[in-house]
Amino acid sequence: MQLTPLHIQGGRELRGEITVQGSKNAALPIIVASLLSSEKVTLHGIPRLSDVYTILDLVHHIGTQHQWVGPNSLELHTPTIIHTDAPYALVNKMRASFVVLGAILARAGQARVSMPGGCAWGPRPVDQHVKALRALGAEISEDGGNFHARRHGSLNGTFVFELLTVGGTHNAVLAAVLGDGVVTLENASIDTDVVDLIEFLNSLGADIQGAGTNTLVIRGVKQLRGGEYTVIPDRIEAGTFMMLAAATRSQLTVRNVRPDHLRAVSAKLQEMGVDILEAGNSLIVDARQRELRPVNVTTQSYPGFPTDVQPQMSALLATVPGTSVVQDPVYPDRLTHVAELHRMGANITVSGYTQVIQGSALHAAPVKAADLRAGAALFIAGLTCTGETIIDGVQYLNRGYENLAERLCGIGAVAHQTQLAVAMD
Ligand SMILES: CC(=O)N[C@H]1[C@@H](OP(=O)(O)OP(=O)(O)OC[C@H]2O[C@@H](n3ccc(=O)[nH]c3=O)[C@H](O)[C@@H]2O)O[C@H](CO)[C@@H](O)[C@@H]1O
Ligand SMILES: C=C(OP(=O)(O)O)C(=O)O
Repeated sequence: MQLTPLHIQGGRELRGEITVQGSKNAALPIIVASLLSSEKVTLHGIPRLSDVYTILDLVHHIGTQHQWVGPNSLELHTPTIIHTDAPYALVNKMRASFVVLGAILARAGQARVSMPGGCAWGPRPVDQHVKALRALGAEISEDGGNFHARRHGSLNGTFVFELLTVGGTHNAVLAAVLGDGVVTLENASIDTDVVDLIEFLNSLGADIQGAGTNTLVIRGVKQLRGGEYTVIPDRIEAGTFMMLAAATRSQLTVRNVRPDHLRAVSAKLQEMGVDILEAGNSLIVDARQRELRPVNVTTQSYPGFPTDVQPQMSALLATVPGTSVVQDPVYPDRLTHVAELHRMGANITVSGYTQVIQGSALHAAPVKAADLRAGAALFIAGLTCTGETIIDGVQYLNRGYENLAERLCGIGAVAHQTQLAVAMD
């Protein structure tokens, strides 16, 4: 697909309702998890994103047939594993693809998977994925940028993660589901996307205890059946739209959210003076005529403030008079938005993983997204200022936000993007 930049005319108050899609970062491992069953699996709430098309290409290579059976519903069927490898060309585009290592190993006993790609703001190691699988009995070797994994019998034993890792927990869970071993994972991630993967697997007959706690016990089962499952709403997309409402000093109703997944984001916005009203599965975010206050934000693993909303929060704080401090120890190099926000007049100084932000009005400028959430920061910034902001690097935005320009227009923004050729099925 050839993409043109996203054009934004900002400086308008936004209003109305915007509906959040299903979680990208839950959908991707769940699509991979469907490899563990030889029966049909139907998934609802699957966002139509380039990352989803990429993972579908990857599981297709491994042996999955898929068809869309609704706008966001997908039927997947993997009667047999055809290829046990995940080649570089299919894995390098995105981080989540690395969890095929655990899934192929579980179903086929061996796997060869290239090192992952994804948003590349700095090093993103996979040592914990590999250590976990080794500790549970898999043999893993590495050469030429590929990991070769093999198991003799079922995975068994206990592994204590050295740090909280979402993808590492996904990989170890997937690897341990089939067989007759018992695996205990300690210091496992309690991220919503981990809980959703486990709930999906259990709905197909897996036996995983402890979802949402730091200790997971996985008793292997002989096989998984087919089933139907709805993916949780995307808390990162919801957080992005909440930042957008605050930055444009607007009122937006953000629909299809799990308010309990957004406590840290809501609390920070409330500390700034934004009103947030919970109404069932919607959040009404009201920043109209508010003098917002600067705040300090530090990212943490869930349930802390998400690193995936850090660039958007930084864009918002760049518009709030006073001094704010944003720290991202989860991903210390996640700063590609800073130089682009400077083009729009933002006053941000960086030292290590700390941004010191002196807020003021921004101005429109041509900018370029170098990764997904940096792109989100830029469209938020662009919508705060009069004049036209042209955002290049739209392929990153398409990794995480479905029909972005159209949905922004639905809440009163002026945004357009011409897709020169669309080839996605
Ligand atoms: C596809 C997907 O779901 N991506 C999300 C996932 O990425 P991902 O699963 O890659 O992130 P992790 O939770 O694994 O990373 C958390 C921290 O652990 C470190 N680490 C991780 C694994 C490892 O083997 N060794 C290691 O040192 C990382 O460098 C990082 O500092 O969670 C991140 C943290 O919420 C999000 O920003 C990503 O959007
Ligand atoms: C960084 C992200 O994705 P990935 O881990 O796939 O790069 C994200 O969703 O913000």
